[in-house]
This record gives sequence, C-alpha cells and structure tokens, in this order.
Amino acid sequence: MTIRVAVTGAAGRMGSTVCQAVQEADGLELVARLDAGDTISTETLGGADVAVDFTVPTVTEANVHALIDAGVDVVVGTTGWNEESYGRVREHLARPEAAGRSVLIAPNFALSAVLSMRFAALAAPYFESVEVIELHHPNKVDAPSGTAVATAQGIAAARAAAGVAPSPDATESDPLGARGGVVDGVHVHAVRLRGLTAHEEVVLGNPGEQLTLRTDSFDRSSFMPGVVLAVREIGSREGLTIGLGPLINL
Ligand SMILES: NC(=O)C1=CN([C@@H]2O[C@H](COP(=O)(O)OP(=O)(O)OC[C@H]3O[C@@H](n4cnc5c(N)ncnc54)[C@H](OP(=O)(O)O)[C@@H]3O)[C@@H](O)[C@H]2O)C=CC1
Ligand SMILES: O=C(O)C1=N[C@H](C(=O)O)C[C@H](O)C1
Repeated sequence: MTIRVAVTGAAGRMGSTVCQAVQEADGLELVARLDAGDTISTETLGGADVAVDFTVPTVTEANVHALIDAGVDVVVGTTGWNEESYGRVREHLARPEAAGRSVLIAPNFALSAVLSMRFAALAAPYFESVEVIELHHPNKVDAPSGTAVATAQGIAAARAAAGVAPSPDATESDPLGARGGVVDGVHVHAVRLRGLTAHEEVVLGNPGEQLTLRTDSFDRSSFMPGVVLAVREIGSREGLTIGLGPLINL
C-alpha cells in the first residue's frame, strides 16, 4: 500500500531534502508541499496519510496540533520541544476525535547521532566529568541544538540513576558565559561555523583518561533513512513516540 506524504517546511534545507527522499522511496508518494504562509487543512494536505514537519521551533507545535486535527499522522524533526509541549501533544492525541492518530518527534534522525546519544548515556556514569559540544552551520536559528539538549538529558538521567556526583568544576567567575549553557547539570557548548553541517562531541573525563564520542552529519542525506523509516512505521504506532530509538530497538 502506498503511503501518501505531505511535507511542512518543504522549501527549507531539510524539507526540500525530505521531499526528494520521499519521491525516491519505494511505497511513498509525495502529495503536498507546504511552507510558510500556507494553511494546514485536509484540502491543502492533498489526501496525505502522514505529514513530515521540518519548520522552525516557533511554529512546529502549532503545526502538529493542526495536522492532528486534519487527520494525519505526524513525523517531526523540528527542534524546540520540551516536556510541556510533549504533554500538550499527548493530551491532544488522547481526545476521542484524535483516535488512531500518532506523532513521532525526534531531535535527530541520523543513525550515528542516535547511537552516540545512547553510547553517551551508557558511558556517563563511569566518568567524573562530562560535557557536550555541538557544532553546526551558521544558518541554524536555535542553540543549543535539540540533539545536544537530548544528549545532555540522557546523560543526566543516567548519572542520576547511578547516583553519580555532579561533574567537578571550580569556576567562580564566568562573566561572559564561557562555560556554556547547562542542561540538567550538564554543560553544553555551541559552535557556529561556515562549512559545518551538524556535529556533536561528548567528552567524558576521568583522572588520566578521556573518552570522546563524536558524530558527524556531513550531509542532510544522513537524516533521510531515519525519516523514511519513521514515515513507514508511524501508522503502526500509538500516541506520542519520542526519538528514533524505539523504532530501531534502542
Ligand atoms: N531531527 C533531525 O534529524 C533534524 C532536525 N533539524 C531541525 O529541523 C528544523 C528545520 O531545519 P532547516 O531545514 O535547516 O531550516 P530551514 O530554515 O532551512 O527550513 C525551515 C522551513 O520552514 C518554513 N516555515 C516557517 N514557518 C512555517 C510554517 N508556519 N509552516 C510551514 N513552513 C514554515 C521556512 O520558511 P521561511 O524561510 O520562509 O520562513 C523554511 O522554508 C530545525 O528545527 C532544525 O534544527 C535539522 C536537521 C536534522
Ligand atoms: O539545524 C540543524 O541543522 C540540525 N538540527 C537538529 C538539532 O538541533 O539537533 C539536528 C541536527 O543537529 C541538525
């Protein structure tokens, strides 16, 4: 059976790459391309079964609610989500009129990044110190990256579960914020550099040793197998799924 796909943010860097990937994928048909200024409705979605959203953090939640109301399952790669906005989607999906609808929201669809997040959570309790450094193209509008936030949250949860102390840090003065942002007690640093696409390092330190986990998306094609998998699988899932991990047994 063919899965009909609409893309919101279709003119963007990711959206246009997703449109091409959908057109090239067996069993998927691209039926609608929506971008800024377009209304989301059953008519504009062109009979889609699934919508894929790669827009901007300020609009993605409103898009998801409108897409659920329009009767499609939704795969979201846009960043900017948090526990409160996840909760509002769960509440929407629990309403009778949304019965059967599913949403998957993933901060990163690249296999290397999904594995790196998992490896970081596994390693985090074994090291005294851990910090996250994300590096992206300078056109990115949000910092830190959604992937870095999710990585830090996973690290923090693993360390809390294992009863590990906070990373040692004697810093007393940091007027410029040089120690970066802090997500659940984990320091996160953001680099914006022409020539980069999407990269992340997790550095973990013990006396006399360091483990570095690095993931590099050199090209947006790296995200496409994960997006296509999510489009194929979303119809058989219920409610809200967060991350690609559950689809690949991670
Ligand atoms: N999960 C993952 O694996 C990945 C996630 N991302 C995330 O995806 C998002 C998009 O990134 P990227 O493609 O680089 O960004 P772009 O800015 O290139 O694309 C965003 C597109 O969305 C459009 N847009 C803005 N508002 C709306 C709206 N209300 N409805 C529909 N379209 C709208 C923009 O139009 P206009 O420019 O006219 O405003 C633009 O065409 C970001 O949050 C990024 O972090 C990126 C890569 C991988
Ligand atoms: O904006 C990007 O490019 C990316 N955004 C996502 C994020 O913020 O984590 C995923 C990937 O890092 C590329």
